[in-house]
Amino acid sequence: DGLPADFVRLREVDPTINQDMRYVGAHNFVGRPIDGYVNGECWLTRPAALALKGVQDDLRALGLGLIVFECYRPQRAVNHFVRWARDVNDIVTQAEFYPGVDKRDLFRLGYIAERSGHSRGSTVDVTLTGPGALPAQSYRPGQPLVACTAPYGLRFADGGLDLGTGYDCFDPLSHPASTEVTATAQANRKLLAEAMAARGFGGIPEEYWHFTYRPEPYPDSYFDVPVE
Ligand SMILES: C[C@@H](N)C(=O)N[C@H](C)C(=O)O
Ligand SMILES: [Zn+2]
Repeated sequence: DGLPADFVRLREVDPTINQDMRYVGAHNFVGRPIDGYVNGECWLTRPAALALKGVQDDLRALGLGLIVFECYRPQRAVNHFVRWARDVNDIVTQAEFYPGVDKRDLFRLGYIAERSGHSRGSTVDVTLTGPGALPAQSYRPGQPLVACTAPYGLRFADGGLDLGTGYDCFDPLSHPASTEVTATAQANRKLLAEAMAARGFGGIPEEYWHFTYRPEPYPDSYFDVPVE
């Protein structure tokens, strides 16, 4: 069976939202394509997609916009994360994605969930882009890794503005309330969180990029249909 009929492709609701779907490729904290992503399509419940379009419209009025990294996530992808985390000897991506945190603590500290809101279809990982953003680099497998906690001009450039750390940077510096990032990054985080909240999206204390739309159409369902 497929996803319920009220799941939509974000690009069909708003093609102006940039998409850089990280789990279909190798540039993510696992270092390889994740189970369940046949392609890099952003699927969301219709209410969440329409609300995200509203955020994009609001940001456009400020000369800004969104980049989406992750949307609906099949449970089999979450299971892949769990298997990866159990293999404590595989630390090939640590230098970029969790340079200051022990791999054994990533779930306990709230950076990855065994039952993820993403699997319910109304959760997104996003950042802000706009004038002044460094151009997006293209990722080459095997390229030297730079810590996601490094200054904006040194860490991997994803095309977004400076929000203090890179995407999926599992570190206390990624906590939205961190005062250890630059004033610019704190201001950009506030702008993103307020823009998302204005359209019904709430965040979490561990990751400035992770937001869930409420009321969720499927608050108790964890879907396991591949992303196609
Ligand atoms: C793995 C990261 N992108 C994320 O989404 N983390 C939250 C906590 C989740 O797994 O739901
Ligand atoms: Zn997330």
